[in-house]
Amino acid sequence: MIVVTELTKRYGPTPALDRLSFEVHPGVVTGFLGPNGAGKSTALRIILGLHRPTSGEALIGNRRYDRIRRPMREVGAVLDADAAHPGRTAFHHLACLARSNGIGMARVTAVLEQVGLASVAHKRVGGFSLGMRQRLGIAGALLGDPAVVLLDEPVNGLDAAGIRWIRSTLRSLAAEGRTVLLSSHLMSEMALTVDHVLIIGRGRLLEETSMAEMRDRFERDVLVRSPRADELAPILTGLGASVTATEDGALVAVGVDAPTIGDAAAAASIPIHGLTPRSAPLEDVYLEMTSEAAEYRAAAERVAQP
Ligand SMILES: Nc1ncnc2c1ncn2[C@@H]1O[C@H](COP(=O)(O)OP(=O)(O)OP(=O)(O)O)[C@@H](O)[C@H]1O
Repeated sequence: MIVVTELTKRYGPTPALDRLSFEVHPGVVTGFLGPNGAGKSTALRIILGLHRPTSGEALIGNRRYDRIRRPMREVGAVLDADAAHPGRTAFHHLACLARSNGIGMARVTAVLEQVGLASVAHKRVGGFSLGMRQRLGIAGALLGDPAVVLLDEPVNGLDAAGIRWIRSTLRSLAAEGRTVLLSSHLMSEMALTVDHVLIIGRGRLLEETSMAEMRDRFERDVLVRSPRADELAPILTGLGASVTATEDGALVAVGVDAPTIGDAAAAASIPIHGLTPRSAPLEDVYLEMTSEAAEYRAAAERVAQP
């Protein structure tokens, strides 16, 4: 579990993190989402003891990172897919990491197998694709069999197969009871990958919710198809819905949910051929939530670079 409390980080006059607090729980995949410059990398770096906060604290399993005696055994992280030296082989890279952290060579073979790189274990990293380098980064993070896994933008630049692989890997890590946190600036990348989402902007927590709740909350309307739509429309209006008809004769109801529409139609013996709750695209919702933060950051950058 990760507990971040009132974390503030100042590099200059504008705080990169502004009293940011959140918790990341084991057993679910949590997304850390925010526009460029929101403070995601800064927060991850503080959690990993790479930066000192101006104030506040970040704890992993009740301890600050620098108090953990064998960090790789407690937390695995991928901050940069290109952390491995291109001249080394995948095996050599992981073996060096294992040796310097007191981890046995059996784990090197095991993680290479786990991430699907066993067949290229003795090839140089310089010849690896981005997807392979991401897999190698994840192998490194898993070397110490840690309870907490942190990944900064793991999906960035990957093809569909790579994204699918990351998704299923993160799901199984969470299913094993680990705490999994990954960052992204795109809701579209997160929507299918994470169970829970923390949305930040300008270094502050804007929203914390489950993906399911996020979808429910932004349910927009219900598309209703019925051969007796003209009879159904006034019934729905009577329930307080605002109803419009589409060109092909369907009804679009706002302000009433699908089960209520189904029950009302059944009570009036009106057949229903289709009942589709429709949500605002999550990407739009997210952009709206973070637009102020993104605009603010863009304006600050314009001032900084006239
Ligand atoms: N070492 C640093 N020195 C000065 N300013 C920094 C430093 N690191 C980050 N910042 C600033 O802090 C803010 C937050 O940056 P950060 O990289 O944490 O955001 P991010 O959410 O990870 O963004 P991105 O998606 O672009 O990686 C930005 O305004 C950035 O310019």
